[in-house]
Amino acid sequence: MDFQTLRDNCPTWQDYIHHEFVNQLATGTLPKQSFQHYLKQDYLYLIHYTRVMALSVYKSDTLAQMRVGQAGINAMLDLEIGMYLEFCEQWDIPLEEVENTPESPATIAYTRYLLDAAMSGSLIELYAAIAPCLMGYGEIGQRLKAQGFVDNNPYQPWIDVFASEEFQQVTAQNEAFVNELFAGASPAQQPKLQKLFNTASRMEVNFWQMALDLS
Ligand SMILES: Cc1ncc(C[n+]2csc(CCO)c2C)c(N)n1
Repeated sequence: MDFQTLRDNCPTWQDYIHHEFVNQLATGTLPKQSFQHYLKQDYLYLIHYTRVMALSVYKSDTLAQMRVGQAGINAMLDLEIGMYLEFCEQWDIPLEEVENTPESPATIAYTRYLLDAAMSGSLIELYAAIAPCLMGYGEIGQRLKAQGFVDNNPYQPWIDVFASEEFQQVTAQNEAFVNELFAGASPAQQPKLQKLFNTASRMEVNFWQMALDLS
């Protein structure tokens, strides 16, 4: 079992990577309110994602696995969440509004699904659930770069983060790590891993849709 197999057998992977939100982001035609809604909800998402990373340390069998979780927690708390707060500021969302934003149903569904997978399952199951999150944005960044950027896109700074060489390297490292883990899965475990991956991928589609619909 590896990431590529899970991806290729996931019925909603293409809907996630090629979602209308992503297409409008790439052409710069996305309404500002949709991007603002996305930023606020993603800030909330990243906080729960950090809690999932903390559970990955708890579920680890080796120090090496614990350190991967530790690095994930550090990256979220020292960099990623701060970067989202900076985007919020640049997109005219006052900090008070970010911090007081109620969670959308799609955010609750996705984050609590990940937390349940993390709490009730093994480390392999936890990573099967977060693999669409871990690898999907890298694929989106790569895709947008390959198709060529448009001029004067207000969303270019966000795109640049995920299309950057640095982020592509992090994604490749993440893929190598999950593949090492998934290689230890028994054939009997595979349907469960695919189910976790498919559900999380479906939740990613709903997350983009939430931002488009302002729901
Ligand atoms: C809904 C949603 N899904 C995935 C990501 C991307 N992402 C979140 S944490 C993380 C690992 C550290 O970079 C990555 C790639 C996001 N921001 N929001």
